[in-house]
Amino acid sequence: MTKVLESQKVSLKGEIAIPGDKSISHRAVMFGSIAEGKTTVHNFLEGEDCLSTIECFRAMGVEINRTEDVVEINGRGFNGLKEPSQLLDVGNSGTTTRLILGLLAGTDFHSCLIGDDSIAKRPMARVTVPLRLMGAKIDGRENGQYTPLAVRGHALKGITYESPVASAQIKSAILLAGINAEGKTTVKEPHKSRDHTERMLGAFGVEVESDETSASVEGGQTLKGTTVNVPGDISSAAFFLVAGAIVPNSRIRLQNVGLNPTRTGIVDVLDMMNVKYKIEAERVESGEPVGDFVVETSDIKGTEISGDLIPRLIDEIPIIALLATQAEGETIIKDAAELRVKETDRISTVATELNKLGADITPTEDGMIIKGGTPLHGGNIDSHGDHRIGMMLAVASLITSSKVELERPEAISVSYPTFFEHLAKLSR
Ligand SMILES: O=C(O)C1=C[C@@H](OP(=O)(O)O)[C@@H](O)[C@H](O)C1
Ligand SMILES: C=C(OP(=O)(O)O)C(=O)O
Repeated sequence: MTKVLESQKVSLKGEIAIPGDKSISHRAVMFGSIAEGKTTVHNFLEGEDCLSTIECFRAMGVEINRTEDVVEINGRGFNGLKEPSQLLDVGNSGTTTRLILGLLAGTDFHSCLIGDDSIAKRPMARVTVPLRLMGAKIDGRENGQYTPLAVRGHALKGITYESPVASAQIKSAILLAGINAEGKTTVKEPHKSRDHTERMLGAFGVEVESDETSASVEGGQTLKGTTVNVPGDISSAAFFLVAGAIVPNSRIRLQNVGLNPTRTGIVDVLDMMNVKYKIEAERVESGEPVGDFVVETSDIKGTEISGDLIPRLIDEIPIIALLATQAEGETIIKDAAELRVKETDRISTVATELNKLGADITPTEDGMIIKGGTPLHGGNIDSHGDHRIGMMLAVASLITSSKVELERPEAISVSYPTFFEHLAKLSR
């Protein structure tokens, strides 16, 4: 599919409610499925990735009912999961693949995970290696490095694992396996990654010990069903935060945005780059801080983004790169080699596609150097099947001098199915 995005010459005004957080929606379904009793999830993200998670648990016999953005899960406990008679299809979702592996490892049955062409290229040894240290029997392409992956459920024992990368998917897979293992499981990481697993396990009645760079659980704990109110996804809000800052004469309000400090690296960058914004109506919902953003057209400045800021904004780097093309001065992004193993190699896809529109981005091994102040022109560009690249390019089209043709815009439904509706609502 190709979507023609006319050079809009619009300003952005008005307000939208940001859809539910993808990381939290996945976890609510997973934890509800292994909990005892009913779990109700409000403001569930109806993105394709989260729907893949629902289908995987349905295939393991869990009753899950969905009416618009409310999901009800009738959990029968971890031992209530049944051996699936079909392949578990994770679609495009790395979070589904890695977190589910942690659960499947400790079952008493056989299961097989498969996903799309992008998932087949994403590294899985980062979870199969530590899970095997716990006793897991996992096999797969290239000795368990890539999907399809087959799991023969097995008794697990707790470990202390030092992860070489700051990754919430690695941490969560090990902690979820740890709940069903004998003894204590601890995960240490070089920088703190998002802590939704730790927070939500607490809400489901599991004791988790955590500090700046480690988290531990004792095995043998039971989850109890609960109610989860999913905050809006700051990673989705990021596209409109940048759109509001770069489109002339704009002022928009983004309601209900999650402000978990392990996710607010983008807010630090708004400050560093001189973006005019306010956070209002701050509150806490289901153990997660939430607020509304007001953002307006700004005189942006280049900056340097590196170190422990990276895991706090990893999914926002494509849209931050677009912001940097409109800044005064250069922006340097480093320590972000993880971008190379996302849905696409995001260092390469960001640079290739934005440079087609007139940006000046030099990819480096672990990031990029973005020359600011480059006006953008029209052209034919491609999401490469990556939702975040697709949305970043659609925001870029708001400031191009002529029309943009975007290939594979359908990828956007992975995390933000109402993205184009929201963009139309704000465009004046
Ligand atoms: O745990 C999660 O929900 C996620 C963790 C991050 O991945 P890594 O754990 O690979 O850094 C992030 O990029 C992904 O979109 C969602
Ligand atoms: C990397 C992402 O997700 P996942 O790892 O779940 O595919 C993302 O949403 O940008």
